[in-house]
Amino acid sequence: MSDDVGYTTEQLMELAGLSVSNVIFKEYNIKKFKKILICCGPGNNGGDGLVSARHLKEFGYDIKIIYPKINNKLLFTKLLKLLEHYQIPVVQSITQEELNQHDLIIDAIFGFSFKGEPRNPFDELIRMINKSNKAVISIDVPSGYNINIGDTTNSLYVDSEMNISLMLPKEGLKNYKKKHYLGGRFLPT
Ligand SMILES: NC(=O)C1=CN([C@@H]2O[C@H](COP(=O)(O)OP(=O)(O)OC[C@H]3O[C@@H](n4cnc5c(N)ncnc54)[C@H](OP(=O)(O)O)[C@@H]3O)[C@@H](O)[C@H]2O)[C@@H](O)CC1
Ligand SMILES: [K+]
Repeated sequence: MSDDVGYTTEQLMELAGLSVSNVIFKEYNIKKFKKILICCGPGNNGGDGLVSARHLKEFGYDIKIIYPKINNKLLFTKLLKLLEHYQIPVVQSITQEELNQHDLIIDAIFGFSFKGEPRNPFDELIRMINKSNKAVISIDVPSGYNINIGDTTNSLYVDSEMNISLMLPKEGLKNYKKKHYLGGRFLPT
């Protein structure tokens, strides 16, 4: 999709992460929601989370990343290197107690390429997020949602209070009733 108009994935991901960060800054007062945990999956949705981390840190939030399955493509290696410079901690596992210490959780686990039911270790992470009783927001789609038909087929998905769709809301969010932003309208229509 991006290649058709001349954008690179890297450029779109940067715009996506910045859009997400702008929405969070607007919606979640930094004094009340200082500590943010970003949960990143193995694909580009996780990449959006890695980018958001930098921008949110620039806005003044304290950021930690949980990234259980590292993507070895160059794009992700570069994003992780940047995070080192920003001194943003990246861990590969987390306990419920550690997760609960955050004020806001960002779900960047799966986006539009998710299929089936969430597999290990993401199933457990999603359960922990849902158990936390913290504010949770999803990037592009609540992870675990069936992207075409919504949450009706999966028993396990991130029960977030807000979704930030990127570029276009996906079909599966047609009946989404919670707070819903459209971020990153970065392709000409
Ligand atoms: N192109 C664009 O316009 C832009 C797209 N952007 C962003 O990219 C997102 C789409 O990214 P994406 O295509 O990389 O896939 P994504 O949804 O992150 O996940 C795929 C990964 O999940 C895994 N996986 C799948 N099912 C699984 C399961 N049941 N249980 C466990 N794992 C499972 C799968 O692993 P595999 O099945 O291959 O082993 C693969 O590694 C999109 O939603 C938006 O946020 C923006 O960055 C900028 C502009
Ligand atoms: K997501």
